[in-house]
Amino acid sequence: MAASPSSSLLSSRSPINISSLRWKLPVTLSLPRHQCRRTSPVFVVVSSMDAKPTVLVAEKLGQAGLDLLKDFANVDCSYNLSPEELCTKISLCDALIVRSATKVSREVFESSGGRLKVVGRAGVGIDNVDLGAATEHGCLVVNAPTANTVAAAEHGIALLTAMARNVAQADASIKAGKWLRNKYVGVSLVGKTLAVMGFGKVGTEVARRAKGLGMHVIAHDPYAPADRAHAIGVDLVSFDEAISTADFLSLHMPLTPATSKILNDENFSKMKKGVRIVNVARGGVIDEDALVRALDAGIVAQAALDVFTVEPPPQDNKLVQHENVTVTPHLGASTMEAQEGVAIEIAEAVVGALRGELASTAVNAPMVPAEVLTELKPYVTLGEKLGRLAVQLVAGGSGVKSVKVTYTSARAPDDLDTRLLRAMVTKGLIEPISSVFVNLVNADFTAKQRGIRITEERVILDGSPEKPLQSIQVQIANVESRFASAISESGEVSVEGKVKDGIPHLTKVGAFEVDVSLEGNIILCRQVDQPGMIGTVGSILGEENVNVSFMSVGRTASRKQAIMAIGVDEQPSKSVLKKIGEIPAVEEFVFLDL
Ligand SMILES: NC(=O)c1ccc[n+]([C@@H]2O[C@H](COP(=O)([O-])OP(=O)(O)OC[C@H]3O[C@@H](n4cnc5c(N)ncnc54)[C@H](O)[C@@H]3O)[C@@H](O)[C@H]2O)c1
Ligand SMILES: O=C(O)[C@H](O)COP(=O)(O)O
Repeated sequence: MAASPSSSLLSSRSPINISSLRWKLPVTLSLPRHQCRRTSPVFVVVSSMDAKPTVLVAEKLGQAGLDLLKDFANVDCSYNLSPEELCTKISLCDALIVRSATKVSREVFESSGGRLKVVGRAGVGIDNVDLGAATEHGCLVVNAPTANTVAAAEHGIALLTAMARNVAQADASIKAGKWLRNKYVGVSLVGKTLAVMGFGKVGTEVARRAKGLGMHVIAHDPYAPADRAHAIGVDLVSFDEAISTADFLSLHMPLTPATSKILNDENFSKMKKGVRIVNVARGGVIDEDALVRALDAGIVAQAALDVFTVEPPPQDNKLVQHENVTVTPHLGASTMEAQEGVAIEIAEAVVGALRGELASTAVNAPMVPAEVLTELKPYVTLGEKLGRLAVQLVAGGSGVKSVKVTYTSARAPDDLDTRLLRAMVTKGLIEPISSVFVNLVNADFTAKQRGIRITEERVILDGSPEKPLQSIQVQIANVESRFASAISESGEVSVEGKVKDGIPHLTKVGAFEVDVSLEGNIILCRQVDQPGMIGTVGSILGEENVNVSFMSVGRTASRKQAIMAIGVDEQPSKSVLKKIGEIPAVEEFVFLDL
């Protein structure tokens, strides 16, 4: 019997082969392999009647990225859409690519009717994307986190130096016919203390460059490792120490609820009088009204801002008009090089995600390395099928609330990533009983939303850790079963499986050992163990042309109770199932759709 291709978090029902993914309907993928960064599956592929998916590019993207997208998808470049226009268009799109100006709100996901599978943010900040709504809708969000780092850092340094030497103001005055050499005396950078607020990619590059300018650099970042800072001669300090000792502050943290308006009246009052501030992060990390007050009070001598709470800021914005403020229109990422890089980075991520690969820049899904995924492939299928079997064994009206997944393995707990397996078990549990599409992105959310508590247990076995797993067991507690024999001694509906020669097998139902490969569909019969049962059931199925792929009998003791598992390629008719039920030795039976 041929090995079943891996099952899928990609489309709601149909099996896929993870290593060579194809659309649900036969189409040819035209993306040259060399153009695609090899990553592992992300499980959000589109199932479409159209041969090519549609990607809406809602903001200007570099040509190299567009070319890459066009090799694979229908690309609709529609810039400056109103929120209403975006909501209307989105129902026709499988992926959306934006920069920072487009708000990808909950309404966008709701309007997509489930078709939108990937949002690509061509840049770093994802504060314009409603990540919660994306996750709820099973939509993967990917970003391009590295290609504009240097551009942003260089712009930060440009603003720092321009501000210190009044370059913008002096330029404007000379163009206005003035020659004001005394007015625009600046301040020196060398020997001054720069506090880098947010020591991530951009912050680190700013710090490196500022060291080159002879500045004393400190940094504040609650999550950055101190050794990374020390490696470039930067001390990590507390927030208060950073803001109170700095001559210059440069902001490089993301906009989150914790960083929103983090520079406010209270914190400005703790700063050195005459401090200078650069912001190439997000406008929202500064309380802009408080900054105006701090500028007017002379606490802040100057500010240089690339980003604003509202973009573009209103014409009469007091900061923009302030003579001690230098502004640029969110240009941090806007170099030719960065835009080409970002475009390629996001196009590859979006195409990869649409192909079903696990994007390495996924923002709202666990990232599972390719090698881990290859190894887990048959167990991923096993997990989903065990989930499907277990839930179908539950009697109607019981309500699945508590599920336990037990993994037995000789591997150390740190050496086995179970997030993918848990997601697949969840998919198997939920999809047969609902119309919800479950994937790696929304599995945990969907389970929680449906009130299903999924716990995991690891049983460490002696032996070779070469195989990632020995077995997976799925147990559903506090339910009745349609097949009483599926209830284990401890009272749960219980199924267990193993991977044998790369093929998932069902190895235990309730207390009964069985051994059937998990392909096609399964009929489980409990019967009085006696000769001739296999033949009797086989001939009933044969009469109706139902092909039997395997049969296996597990019994408690000779001539006592036995469970027969019969694999069938087709779904038997009701009358066939009735005939099986009428065999005198059959005590109970159930048909399970895999
Ligand atoms: N102006 C632009 O065009 C432009 C370009 C690129 C990046 N950005 C913005 O710059 C920021 C940094 O980008 P990045 O690529 O370095 O991101 P990053 O994720 O590499 O770094 C962000 C750092 O901020 C830290 N951080 C989180 N909360 C913090 C807090 N409360 N206080 C201090 N630090 C905190 C994180 O630990 C992380 O190290 C983002 O907001 C991004 O959107 C702007
Ligand atoms: O977060 C980012 O990557 C920058 O703010 C760049 O935004 P942009 O793509 O709108 O230039």
